[in-house]
Amino acid sequence: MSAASPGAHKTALAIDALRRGWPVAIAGIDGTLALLPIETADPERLAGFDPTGSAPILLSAGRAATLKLANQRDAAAPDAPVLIERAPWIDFAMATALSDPQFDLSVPLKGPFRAICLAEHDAGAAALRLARIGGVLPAFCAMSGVSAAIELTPADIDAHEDAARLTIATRAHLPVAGAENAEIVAFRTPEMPGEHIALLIGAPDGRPPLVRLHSECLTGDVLGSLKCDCGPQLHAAIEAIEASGWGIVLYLRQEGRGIGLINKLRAYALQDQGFDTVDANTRLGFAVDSRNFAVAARMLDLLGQRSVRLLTNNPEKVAQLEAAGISVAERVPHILPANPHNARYLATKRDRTGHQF
Ligand SMILES: Nc1nc2c(ncn2[C@@H]2O[C@H](COP(=O)(O)OP(=O)(O)OP(=O)(O)O)[C@@H](O)[C@H]2O)c(=O)[nH]1
Ligand SMILES: [Zn+2]
Repeated sequence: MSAASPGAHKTALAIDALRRGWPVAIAGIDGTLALLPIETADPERLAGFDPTGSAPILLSAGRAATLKLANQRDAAAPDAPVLIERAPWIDFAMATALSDPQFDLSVPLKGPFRAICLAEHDAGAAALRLARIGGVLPAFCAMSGVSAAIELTPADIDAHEDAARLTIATRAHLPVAGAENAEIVAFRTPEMPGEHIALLIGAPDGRPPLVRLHSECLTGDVLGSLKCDCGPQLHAAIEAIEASGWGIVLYLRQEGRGIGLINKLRAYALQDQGFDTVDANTRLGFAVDSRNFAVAARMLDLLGQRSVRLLTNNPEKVAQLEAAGISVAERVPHILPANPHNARYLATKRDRTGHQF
């Protein structure tokens, strides 16, 4: 077990609060913001949080650009969160329409909206990060200089996300289809809700292991979704590792490239409207890829592997592992045949996210 961390503990409480629609306060270097998550709140809670109805709405820069408020972003910090002035007609329903792109086509946003200066950049950016980690929409009603029952700092979120706090919880023999001689190893921190998993296949033979970093994809891994290539990539990785003699699949709980299942499914709904995977994430207010592969480096370290052959088409995985001190002796391409449902997704990976095909 890794040592208790008061900061990680507070962050876990804050994530729980966001999911229940309770306010949190974040104290950054340039001030404190009390924040009510729009997605999980309701009109009564909003009125209780902000009785005068004057607290502005905090959105990400990407969401602001989608709402055509890009010209109101801070030119010196175009990726900084945006604060929308709370005009009298921005009630809970309008705040929801500002937050949730599923309403973009059905709710004409009347405006005019006015962005106001966000003094508490540090707290605002941390709030958007916390929303992503908690799997809720990155949009809040925000009040300056006010506290809340749960108060945390950006450093507390760093502590929660610190890969160094990961430890091995247990391990067991696990024969799987495609690799009968396999062992499963489970990792966690005291606060994290999901467990990362390593599947060790075959026996070490002195060469760097063939390694696959697989990010969780419930739709692809479990349901056999044809919209992506995750399921076939997972099974092909097990087969390739078995054939190579030995190696490791790291199954990382980074559903939806780190935005969580519900937000990924929201992105799918936007893809149904014609947006690609990149634009769908931006319209939701998230980065295109929120994953941090330092967690994979930590897992390899705990397994005693400092040099790997990496099965991937994604140069970012190579770069992040190297940056975290794992040597990538070779990148091994991991390309599976396209189907009619995922051809555009794969083309977007090639054309917009730097994957090598
Ligand atoms: N947000 C979002 N996530 C997606 C989407 N499609 C798949 N994912 C997630 O993407 C992750 C898989 O990552 P990919 O980008 O497909 O592949 P990669 O792992 O980066 O690269 P390779 O190693 O080359 O396969 C999983 O967590 C999936 O849940 C999508 O449309 N939107
Ligand atoms: Zn997938």
